[in-house]
Amino acid sequence: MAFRTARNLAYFSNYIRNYSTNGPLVNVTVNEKSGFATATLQRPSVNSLNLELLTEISHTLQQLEKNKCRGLILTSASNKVFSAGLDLFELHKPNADKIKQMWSTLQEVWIKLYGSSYPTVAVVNGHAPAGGCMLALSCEYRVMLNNFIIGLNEAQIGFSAPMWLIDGMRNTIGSRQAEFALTAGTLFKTEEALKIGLVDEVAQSKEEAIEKAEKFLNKFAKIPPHARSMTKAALRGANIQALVRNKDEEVRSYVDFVTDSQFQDSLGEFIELNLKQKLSK
Ligand SMILES: CC/C=C\C/C=C\CCCC/C=C/C(=O)SCCNC(=O)CCNC(=O)[C@H](O)C(C)(C)COP(=O)(O)OP(=O)(O)OC[C@H]1O[C@@H](n2cnc3c(N)ncnc32)[C@H](O)[C@@H]1OP(=O)(O)O
Repeated sequence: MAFRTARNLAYFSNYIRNYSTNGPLVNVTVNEKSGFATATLQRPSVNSLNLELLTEISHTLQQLEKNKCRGLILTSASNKVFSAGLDLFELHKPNADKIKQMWSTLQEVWIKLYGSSYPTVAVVNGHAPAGGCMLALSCEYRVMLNNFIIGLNEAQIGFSAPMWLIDGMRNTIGSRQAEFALTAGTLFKTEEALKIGLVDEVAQSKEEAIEKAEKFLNKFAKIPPHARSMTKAALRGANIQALVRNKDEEVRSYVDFVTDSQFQDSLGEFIELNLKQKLSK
């Protein structure tokens, strides 16, 4: 088992430190006492998910799995935005090869995070629309700070969330609430998200949120890790397998969908209406 000896722990911590120096978009630190890793997203200014950030998240998750991480806290370096979701500027008039890779890496991130063997908590210390909500949903527990928004607003932008993300929402808040939320593309304020179970706890500060996250992770201290991860796999495996089977087909439909002129027009309108930065004409 990982971290059985101080030497193992020291090795892992050094390894992670070395790794984090190579990853400017995701900073990883390990609490040497608890063995919990904190991965902090730090792509300025809103952690929008472009290919580079998604690739780094995916590599981080792979390394944590390989090193038998004891628990992960996923959070943001920004005190306003957890993640603004997919980088909308990179979806506008895109290079087909790049968005193909982007979608495939997004699927990998979901598979690795939703299916991780170790326990995971999102400390949602800022807004989390769309892909930001996706990252939070793929964790096992969510602690959110007050006065932010979270939800899957894809319908408002002009598309449907993919099946695996719908599954994640349904498994978290139930079918009825998921149908209401997804068809309207609702973004929930923190307190509303707590009421429907989209987040598990509310905190007043990041420090308090980290404490709550660690308390959740500590619940598993006496549970044999293999029993915990087998149970998680039994609960989440069917959804993950469904995506694995359909991965390539979904990438093809996504690229067709995003490169279509109708989608490009509605994305252009969404950006002009909702984002401060505008498109260059
Ligand atoms: C088979 C499948 C086929 C088809 C399916 C197709 C697609 C399914 C995709 C499903 C999965 C995920 C989808 C997504 O993630 S889409 C992204 C949706 N994101 C949003 O709607 C968020 C938009 N942003 C906001 O609402 C606000 O910016 C936010 C996050 C609440 C923060 O607000 P605020 O603090 O006021 O900050 P600003 O608005 O001033 O923004 C600061 C800065 O960031 C830029 N920005 C914001 N969001 C994005 C983004 N998503 N991408 C790129 N850039 C973003 C913004 O323009 C500002 O830039 P500036 O240069 O002015 O600083």
